[in-house]
Amino acid sequence: MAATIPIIDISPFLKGGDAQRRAVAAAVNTACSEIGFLLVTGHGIPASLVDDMRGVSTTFFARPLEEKIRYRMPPDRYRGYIALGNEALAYSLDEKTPPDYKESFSIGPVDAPDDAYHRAATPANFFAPNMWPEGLPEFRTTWTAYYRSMEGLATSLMRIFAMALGMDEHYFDDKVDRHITNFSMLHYPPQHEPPLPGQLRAGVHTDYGSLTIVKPDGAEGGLQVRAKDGGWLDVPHEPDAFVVNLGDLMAEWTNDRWVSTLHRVVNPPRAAGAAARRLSMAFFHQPNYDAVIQCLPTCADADRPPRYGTTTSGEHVWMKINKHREIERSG
Ligand SMILES: O=C(O)CCC(=O)C(=O)O
Ligand SMILES: [Fe+2]
Repeated sequence: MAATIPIIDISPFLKGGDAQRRAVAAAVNTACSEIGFLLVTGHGIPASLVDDMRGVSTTFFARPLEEKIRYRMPPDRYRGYIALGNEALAYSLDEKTPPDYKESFSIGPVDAPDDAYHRAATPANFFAPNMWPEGLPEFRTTWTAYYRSMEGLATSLMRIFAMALGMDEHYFDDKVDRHITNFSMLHYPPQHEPPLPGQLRAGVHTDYGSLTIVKPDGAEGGLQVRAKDGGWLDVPHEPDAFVVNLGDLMAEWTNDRWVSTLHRVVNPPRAAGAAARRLSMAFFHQPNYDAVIQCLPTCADADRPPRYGTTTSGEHVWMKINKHREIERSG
């Protein structure tokens, strides 16, 4: 049977009784085991917030480059603007390709309290202040509201995951309550010239954290997922849904019972290239920097001993980010 990316309504988990909640968890378990991607509906996030995000972000990306690079991302943190040509996601898997054909703007946590954990010096400055474009006050308010709503959805999804894995529903709570999630708005501009050989909008990679919540638009040249048979599946565009995919830490936690699936963003067809653009928002949910990722007890037995060493969330994400930004230092 060909793999498909299922659509799962999570409202029975959020509002229903025990049997309904378990049915959602069972459907999520199947999706995470088979393909590592799902489309989530019934999430309660208003469409108007997504529309507002698109509006204000489109305004920012339309500004001249000289202005956008005032917010250029420094090397020691994941905050601000990355211009075309400075990232290659395939580098995160040690594949050398031309840079991804995209620009982006990223923020981190918006409500970090002032305490020892959040102030601690880390190589990646996980709680560095965000940068906000000047002269666009609605950018900050809208992005902050969106980030908070994604935090809520990610917390619910991690509870569904815990139940789906046969763990206590709250198992992940204290591993993600001081998370270091980066949120990026990804803008894939028109391709006036044909892309370079091997150049994609986003090269083949897996995500680095626990899960990613993506809100793509319906533009041509979109997200594709590598199925177990080696083929590439288009992620269907469902206007009401968020795309959710697993990251590396979930594969490690589950001892590969669940998959951190390879994916990429392909170029638009050549005939459309000069006009086609794409905007996608990605909330890269990343547990607390000191969360130790170790095989869950429900995911190992005598026939399937733990396959991974232990790592921390902070170490893993910063190692991967440095790889995908290497092209910026070399170019
Ligand atoms: O553009 C998208 O929809 C997702 C891109 C992606 O997979 C990523 O940046 O990790
Ligand atoms: Fe990704």
